[in-house]
Amino acid sequence: MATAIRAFAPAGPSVIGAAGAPAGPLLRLAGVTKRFGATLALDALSLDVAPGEFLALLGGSGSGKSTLLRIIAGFEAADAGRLLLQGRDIAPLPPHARPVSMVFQSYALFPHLSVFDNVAYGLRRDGVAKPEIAQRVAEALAMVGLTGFEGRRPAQLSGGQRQRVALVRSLVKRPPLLLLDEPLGALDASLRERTGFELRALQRATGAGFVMVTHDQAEALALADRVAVLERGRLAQIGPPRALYDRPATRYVAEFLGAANILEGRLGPDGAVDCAAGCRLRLAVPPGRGPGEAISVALRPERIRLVAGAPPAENGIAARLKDLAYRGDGWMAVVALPDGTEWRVALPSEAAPPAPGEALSLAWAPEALAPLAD
Ligand SMILES: Nc1ncnc2c1ncn2[C@@H]1O[C@H](COP(=O)(O)OP(=O)(O)OP(=O)(O)O)[C@@H](O)[C@H]1O
Repeated sequence: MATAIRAFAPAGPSVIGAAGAPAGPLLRLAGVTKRFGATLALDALSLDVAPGEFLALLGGSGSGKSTLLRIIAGFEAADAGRLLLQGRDIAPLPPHARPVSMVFQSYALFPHLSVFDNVAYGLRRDGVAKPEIAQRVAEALAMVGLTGFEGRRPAQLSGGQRQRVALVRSLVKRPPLLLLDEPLGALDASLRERTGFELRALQRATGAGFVMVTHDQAEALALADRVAVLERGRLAQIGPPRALYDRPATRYVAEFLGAANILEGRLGPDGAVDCAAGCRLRLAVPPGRGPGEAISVALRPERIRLVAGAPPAENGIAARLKDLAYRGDGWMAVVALPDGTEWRVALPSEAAPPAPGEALSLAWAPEALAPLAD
């Protein structure tokens, strides 16, 4: 499908990049708050989405992702805060009047309608002329490699094909903003990855802003321009995937985005950290942190390497291999430190793996240590 994706730039006065389009964010959420009884689902949440940006909303169950998406779509009203799309307050508008489309995890296709009629549905409702509908539906289906499938019903399609119909049905109206609720959630693992690439190609080709809810951290890191991590209705951190992965701000973000070893310690007078597990850390001390203060630091398994001989006195430690899991592209090792703490260490596949019980020397670079705020 990726090769089938052609330029499909949104057109019209309300559209990104169009002459006279307002500068500034595509979507601005300011202080958005939502309560369900005693539950504070969204706690004064603020964030911007840039035109044409792919933003992933990531967070644990109940962190407020779906509520946020539903508020943007208009299925739920916020108790407080502002919701601006291209500078315009959309909070008073009902869902169908917002220049926003939504793709549901269940796809929500009409089972009794053909592929053509499913995709044409919104255009017909908007009173678009017949020849233009025919042209735009044909163009949209070609974009996802589904030319020739016009007459089929959803039940006569594979899961991946249904997902593409749901996607182009939402994009055919050329909304500046598309909301996606776990769009790949119903697909199996191999189709998920392929469809993820296609989703991103489609996003680039259309120029629409995408806001995607996902549970899957790998998917968020792989697809999004920026990832917003939600924690109990608040924004824990937002930024490009690499920045979040390498420099998580908090323990929650570090542990949510893949495996992380968390090191606890106390800052010494020379700026080094004596860590509880028995190692000595040398790192760039964050501004505002002084000697004697407790500090925690995240260290990714891929940033640790095995070294020959004794471990270095700083940024290294002795360990013993407890367990090893093969992952295709390498091994994930579980190692025990002298005090019994367990760490994860990623070992490249080229290396001969150590044997369980073997003594190891570990080392890492100062930049691999990401100080956490909590
Ligand atoms: N209609 C509702 N009535 C009562 N409580 C609700 C309602 N919708 C959501 N909540 C609560 O608000 C909080 C946020 O829910 P939300 O569905 O937004 O989380 P989520 O991050 O999407 O979770 P999940 O990943 O499990 O779908 C949860 O505590 C949830 O129980």
